[in-house]
Amino acid sequence: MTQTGLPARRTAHYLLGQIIGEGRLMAELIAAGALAQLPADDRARAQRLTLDALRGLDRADRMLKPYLKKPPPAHVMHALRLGVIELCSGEAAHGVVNAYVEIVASNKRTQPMKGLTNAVLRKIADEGPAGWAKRPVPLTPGWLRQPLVAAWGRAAVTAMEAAHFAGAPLDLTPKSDPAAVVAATGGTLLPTGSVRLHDAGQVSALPGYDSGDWWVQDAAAAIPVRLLGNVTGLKVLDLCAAPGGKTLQLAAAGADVTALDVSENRMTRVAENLTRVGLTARTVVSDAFAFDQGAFDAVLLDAPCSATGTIRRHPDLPYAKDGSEFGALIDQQAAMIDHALTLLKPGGRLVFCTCSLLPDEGEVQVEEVLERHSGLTVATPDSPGIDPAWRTEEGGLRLRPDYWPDYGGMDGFYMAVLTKPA
Ligand SMILES: C[S@@+](CC[C@H](N)C(=O)[O-])C[C@H]1O[C@@H](n2cnc3c(N)ncnc32)[C@H](O)[C@@H]1O
Repeated sequence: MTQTGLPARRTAHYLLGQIIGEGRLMAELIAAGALAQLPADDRARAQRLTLDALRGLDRADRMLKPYLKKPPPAHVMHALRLGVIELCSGEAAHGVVNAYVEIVASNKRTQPMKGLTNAVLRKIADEGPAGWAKRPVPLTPGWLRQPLVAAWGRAAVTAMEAAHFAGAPLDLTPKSDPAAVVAATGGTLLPTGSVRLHDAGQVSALPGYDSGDWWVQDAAAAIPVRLLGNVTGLKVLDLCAAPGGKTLQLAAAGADVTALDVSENRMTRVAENLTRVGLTARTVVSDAFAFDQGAFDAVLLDAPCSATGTIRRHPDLPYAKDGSEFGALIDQQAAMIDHALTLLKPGGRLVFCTCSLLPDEGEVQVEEVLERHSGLTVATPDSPGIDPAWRTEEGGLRLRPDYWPDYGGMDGFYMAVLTKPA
């Protein structure tokens, strides 16, 4: 970080304002160059600070509340929130307070509130990490918390919130030899075959990156392909393929893979990933609905969804989104399932999955497709390491961030294997 730390803090303050105030996602902001002007260590610092602030936002607001007679303007509130995060993680008070007072003073409208900022942050500094630790786990914003509580109950949502607050370790999918990846990286072999690293650091510096021995993929995201069992020689279509984690798994398992995605940009990443790990697949840039070259043995449909299962790694999501787009996504998922079924040969299998915590994007989709298509059946989801308790009534698999607490959680995911009548 630069000596004063101000550029990284200003950037974090900007990012927080854009995410909470303008509904923009972190990935979108980074792609638009929000970090581009910073040196590498400041970039990492700004990003970490923003993500920590989002994970701890509700707790930071609870700490600030007794010191604020009324909510200040967003520009001040975000500076205070970032100040809380830094002060409560043990940063020296002097530098932190000065930096956020300067950020508040740099805006003409909030300039008169620099005294308040200074006074509040000094009080927070007195409370410090001990004051932070005694506050409850941050709650998910209400628009998302409500449907989650309705679906899973209050206790489960509290456990999910603890997992979201803890963040995510780094999971690798080995190309061929999990034991060799464990030996090279010092990671832990998970029951389902992924390798988990805590405090991994820079991904491209890890052993085996250059030689393409693995790729980054959450352990939960690696399960849908495994549900297909032995795919050697099978003709498999990955219908929403980018950035390609599941395409790589299918290709590594010996399938004859067609990888399709509507986004040309994202498809470039699939091609790059295939090259890095030395695997091949036919790549197609097309809208899934316009693709009609059928007779596949299996189709994998990792459909666009709310991504609410990935909040551990993307804590910006509940603040950038408000759920208003989810209805259209749910309709699109149902239409995609129907289209995917037309691309299967008789007796072929469709794996439908979403990285969502909402039953409307999982369990309900499968219940409804079974009503729409007579003769369609659900195969019991099975592969090494699957806990039978994850299986659902309609025959799918429900994964949640609060599962595997001793290993460090997993992404929220839903998946089911549907078999077309022969
Ligand atoms: C959840 S992501 C897929 C992740 C990918 N399966 C993996 O494991 O790396 C959903 C993908 O669907 C693609 N997509 C969205 N609408 C689509 C459409 N109409 N046709 C094809 N792809 C689409 C998006 O571009 C995005 O890459």
